[in-house]
Amino acid sequence: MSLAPPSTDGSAVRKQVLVFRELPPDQLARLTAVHDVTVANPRKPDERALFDAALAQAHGLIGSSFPIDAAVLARAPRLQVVSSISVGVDNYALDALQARGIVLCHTPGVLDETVADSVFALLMATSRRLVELSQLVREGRWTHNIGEDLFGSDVHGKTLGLLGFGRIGQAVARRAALGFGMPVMYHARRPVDLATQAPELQGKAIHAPLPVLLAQADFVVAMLPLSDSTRGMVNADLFAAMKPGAIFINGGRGATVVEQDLLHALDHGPLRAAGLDVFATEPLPLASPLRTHPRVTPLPHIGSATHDTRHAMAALATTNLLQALAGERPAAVYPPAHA
Ligand SMILES: NC(=O)C1=CN([C@@H]2O[C@H](COP(=O)(O)OP(=O)(O)OC[C@H]3O[C@@H](n4cnc5c(N)ncnc54)[C@H](O)[C@@H]3O)[C@@H](O)[C@H]2O)C=CC1
Ligand SMILES: O=C(O)C(=O)CO
Repeated sequence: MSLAPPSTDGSAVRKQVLVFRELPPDQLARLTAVHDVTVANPRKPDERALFDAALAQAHGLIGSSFPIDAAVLARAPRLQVVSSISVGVDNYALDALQARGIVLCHTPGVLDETVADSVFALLMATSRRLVELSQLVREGRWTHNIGEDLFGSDVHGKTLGLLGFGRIGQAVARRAALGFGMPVMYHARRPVDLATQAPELQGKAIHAPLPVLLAQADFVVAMLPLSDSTRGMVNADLFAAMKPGAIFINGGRGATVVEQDLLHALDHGPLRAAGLDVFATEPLPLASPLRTHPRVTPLPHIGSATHDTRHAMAALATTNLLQALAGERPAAVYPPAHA
């Protein structure tokens, strides 16, 4: 990792910072107090030229939801640090960053509980058919008591299968196990030592072989990062191994799922329903069948989208950037030192 050297005479060195997604005013003020800042969103056609010009000078980038790929990096010869306002790092050319010694920072931890709330909201909405039944009321179709054809399925006491058991997966597991009495099974790269990392889940969550998890889970929740090893991981084979009537929730990244296979599992079994916060292409194309499928509850990638949490993410990303540009080790570097 190459970090900027501290100034030898003790004075702060102003650097060039490019903000490529809006920052809250208080966080922007922290940056402008110390550095020369350009705000330009490359997704906005009228800001693209400003973005390109600032990129050529930038020592630091901060933002989210825009791919900082090898071609973008090639146009940033002075770059020292990229600070993402997200925990997911799939928008960044990791190899190119590493090859150039550019520090990558992200925002783990501060969004866990909010994202887990969102995932649980999807789980509740799909199982109890909340969106569909609310629509029935709004459209004046509540003219008599609903019949069995519109009943939902229980959540409490049912088995949760988690694909991914990291910070957010564990926050989902706490809600399920401690709040809803749900047995939890998880699949991850390696078992988690619950005694030291999540003692409240001891005896309540188990690391299970994937076929066992898929065969037993009433709810399968994917909370996976997108990487070479997870792209397309949730495919026809996995859907076919799920329990008849299972509900699938994706709160991680859309491209970890083969969407055609998901549609097939909805239309031909075994899935009863799906709740999706993320999609392979975002925003979800109008032509996608997932947008209108009657048993899909789609959301526009809102996992962390509360005022409090988005502010906390922006603050952590700003701190990361300031620390890295000052030659210090940032609070949250990717990959973390222990990885
Ligand atoms: N919908 C939304 O708004 C949000 C989505 N996310 C997504 O959620 C992801 C997870 O976030 P965290 O829990 O903080 O990450 P984390 O790094 O703490 O946990 C990741 C988990 O996935 C597992 N995993 C990774 N590769 C795997 C593989 N090939 N097979 C099986 N398991 C594998 C790891 O073992 C770990 O249990 C983020 O990378 C991001 O993509 C994060 C925040 C908000
Ligand atoms: O942080 C992330 O990775 C998101 O998807 C948005 O919070």
